[in-house]
Formats: sequence, structure tokens, C-alpha cells
Amino acid sequence: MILSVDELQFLYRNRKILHEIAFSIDEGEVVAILGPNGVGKTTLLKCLNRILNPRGGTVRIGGENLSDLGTMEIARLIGYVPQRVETGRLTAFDAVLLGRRPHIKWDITEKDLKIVDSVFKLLSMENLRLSYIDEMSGGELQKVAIARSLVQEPKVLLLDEPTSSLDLRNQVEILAIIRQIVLQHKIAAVMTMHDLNQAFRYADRFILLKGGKVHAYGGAEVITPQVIEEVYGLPVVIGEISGMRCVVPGSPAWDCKISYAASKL
Ligand SMILES: Nc1ncnc2c1ncn2[C@@H]1O[C@H](COP(=O)(O)OP(=O)(O)OP(=O)(O)O)[C@@H](O)[C@H]1O
Repeated sequence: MILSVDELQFLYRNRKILHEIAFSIDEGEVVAILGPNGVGKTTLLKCLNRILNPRGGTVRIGGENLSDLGTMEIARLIGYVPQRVETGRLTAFDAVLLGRRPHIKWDITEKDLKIVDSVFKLLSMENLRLSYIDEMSGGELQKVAIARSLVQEPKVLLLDEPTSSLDLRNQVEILAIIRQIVLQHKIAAVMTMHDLNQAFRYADRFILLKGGKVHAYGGAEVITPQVIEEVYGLPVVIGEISGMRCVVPGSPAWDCKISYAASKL
């Protein structure tokens, strides 16, 4: 087991956002955190990373309790790709290089440069090396953030909607690369997502949040039409296309309900 979470709770002011969160993740696994807007997916990632301090519970990585570790030690273990990436007057190369030593001045080594080069190549973004990140498109910036997390060589990657700004081809390529890196390096990735079809394709396990709690947790078998309707309040059909599990939202009855409501506007 590489990551374990037990009885995690988080409150914003006095409002309970997360409670009784417990799960564990093995090496080589990609886990998708799913759930409706505002349910607490980003908050959960930030608690795992200790950007936010949980009110209770424990998070362990490789047996180490994160509450016993400092920021630098946590950065050594966890690569984090936030939903909103901060920009500045830095080239993409420098921004990614910062992932090697996030908080202190350091002597750049041959190894640092080699790893940064290889990640630029892996993500097919060599053309962006000298571009300034404050002049980048949303998708380009998202790739820079993913690259920065990968050069950290973390044990756990936390990715907050990592493909939200990417075009279709980049979505597929980035998720496939994350999948491959997780397996090859025996690390783990936890990603928040909205696209259930991509989750089916690239994740091994699923955590569905509802009301700040884990509503369903497990392999693809836990994502049933009933569970999806309970979590999102929307009927779906689950089927297969070319051997791949896929979710189609809606149903004839639902579509009728929506068009009836719209006709009353
Ligand atoms: N800084 C904050 N102060 C107070 N409440 C906050 C703060 N940030 C988020 N929240 C609230 O916490 C809840 C969970 O937010 P969070 O961003 O974790 O949701 P999410 O599941 O990631 O949503 P989305 O799918 O829309 O990105 C929301 O109701 C949100 O309004």
C-alpha cells in the first residue's frame, strides 16, 4: 500500500466539507475521484497534500504520517497538479525545472536537466521550452504543470482535473502517459475527474463522493447506473463500445422531463 487515508475530516470555517473519508491505494494504481461540483474533490486533494490541514484523521504515504513531515519532505513524496495553475514571467523550461527543487536555491545538476529534457520529450512539448508561461494557452499551461509534477519523481501524483483544458488528443495522450508512468515507476496517481468515460478507460479504482463522504469505492463494478444516479441525480445507461465501458447520460424519460421543463420557461 502506497497511500492510506483514515477518518479524514475537513471543515471550512464551521462547515463540514469532508467527513469519515477512508481509502487506500496500492502501487501501480490510478484512482479517479468523482462526484458533483462542490462535493469536495479539490478539497480532498488539498488535504492529501497538506495544502489544507484536515480537522481529523490521518494520511500516510509509504507508512509515513504526513502530519509528521515538513513541506520539503511532502514535496519529495507528492507531485501536485492544481486545477488553476499560477503563472509568472518564467519560461516553461524554468517552470518545470522548479519541480526538481521547489522551495530552495540549488545547484542545478546534469541529472536535473536530463530529467526535465526527458519529460518535455515525453509530453511532446519541446516546442514550448522557451515560451513564457504567462503567455501560454490554458492547455499549454496545464501540460507545464503536469510536466513539473513528473520531474519531481514523486511517489504519489495528485492531479486536479488534469485534462480540463486539453484538446481530445492531448487528453488521451496525457492520461495514457500518466497510466504508463504509474505502472513503470510503481507509483500511484489520484485524479479528480468529471468525464466518467475517461475514468473508465484510465483508472483502476474509483472514489465517488456524495455529501462529503465516500458513497462508493472500488473497481469499475461499483460504478453502476444506480450509483451514478444517486451521486449525480441523473439517469445513465452503461454499455460497451469496442470492448470499452462507456456511460451515456440521460434516458428517454429524463429527456422528456427536461424538454417539458424548458417548454414552461
Ligand atoms: N476557500 C474556501 N472557503 C470556504 N469554502 C470553500 C473554499 N473553497 C471551497 N469551498 C467550498 O467547499 C466545497 C467543496 O469545494 P471543492 O472545490 O473541493 O469542490 P469540488 O468537488 O472540487 O468542485 P468542482 O467539481 O466544481 O471543482 C464547495 O462548497 C466550496 O464552495
